[in-house]
Amino acid sequence: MALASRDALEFPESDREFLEPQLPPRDGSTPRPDMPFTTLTFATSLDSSLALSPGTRTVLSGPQSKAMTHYLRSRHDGILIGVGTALADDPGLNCRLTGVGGYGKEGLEGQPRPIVIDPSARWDFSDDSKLFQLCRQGRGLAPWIVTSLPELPVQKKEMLEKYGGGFLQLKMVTLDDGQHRIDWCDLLKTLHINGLGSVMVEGGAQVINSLLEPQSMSLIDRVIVTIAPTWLGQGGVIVSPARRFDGEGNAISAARLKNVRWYPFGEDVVLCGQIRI
Ligand SMILES: NC(=O)C1=CN([C@@H]2O[C@H](COP(=O)(O)OP(=O)(O)OC[C@H]3O[C@@H](n4cnc5c(N)ncnc54)[C@H](O)[C@@H]3O)[C@@H](O)[C@H]2O)C=CC1
Ligand SMILES: Nc1nc(O)c(N)c(N[C@@H]2O[C@H](COP(=O)(O)O)[C@@H](O)[C@H]2O)n1
Repeated sequence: MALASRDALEFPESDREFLEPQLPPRDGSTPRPDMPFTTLTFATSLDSSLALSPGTRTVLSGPQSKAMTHYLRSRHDGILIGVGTALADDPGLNCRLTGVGGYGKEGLEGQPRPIVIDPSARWDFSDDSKLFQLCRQGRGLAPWIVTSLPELPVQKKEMLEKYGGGFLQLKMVTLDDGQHRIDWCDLLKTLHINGLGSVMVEGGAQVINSLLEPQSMSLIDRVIVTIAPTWLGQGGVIVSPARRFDGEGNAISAARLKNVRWYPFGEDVVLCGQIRI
């Protein structure tokens, strides 16, 4: 039995019960046969900010809600971010709960597959990147990179393969401003074909705002948001999907939740719900 490390997190049994109805079913069944159970989850400030400024890593979750997020990581097969988050945070994207693989258990059981949407291969990862350090320590899986390029540069491809990661090439639309747009349905189906029965989308803002657009929001099975009691102030990285309008041209809310539950966690509150279609 591998020893749990001092940085391992605890998420008590008593806190797990309320989350159960929000999580991917343990029997592996999915709401749609060809797609993973998809959870949108992130931590936000009171002014809908994910971070103080683009390119900055900002701690919002307190210790209890952070442990909850790691529990979510243990209950999903994949954890998806955009390249903006990879560049800003150099994230670990593993699960650091006591009792999962690498933290008290042999193997990598309970570790999610990191997935990074990186249309033009901007993420300049190396052996020193946190994610690959964790792979070497047997504490996390190597990432899959989703790109629009037919091939990754050879060096990147070789390094990914060395650690057991890979890349998925998907068609993306290129907008006038040079930004890429993935087809979420296509992406989720591809992840499912590659063996993922559940995926949690963590962010950042561009990823979340695009997933919350009318054509893709119905693909979200659950929303689980940690709200921290702080205003980050202007200039932050904001979650705010594009405006929507009714038939008469009046603005309507972009998205709304139903079946809402609120749970206090330390100083934070965790909001769970489903998208009202
Ligand atoms: N508080 C929290 O829970 C979280 C905070 N963050 C923070 O968010 C910030 C990063 O957010 P953003 O700058 O918005 O970057 P992002 O992580 O959303 O990545 C943006 C990039 O991802 C790609 N991308 C995003 N959506 C796409 C789509 N629909 N189709 C194709 N490609 C797409 C594009 O290359 C785009 O430039 C960081 O500061 C990070 O710390 C990130 C995740 C969670
Ligand atoms: N739940 C949550 N709370 C916060 O306060 C955060 N800043 C984030 N950020 C997300 O978690 C990733 C970092 O993961 P590691 O701790 O490095 O494993 C970061 O990249 C964001 O996706 N999440």
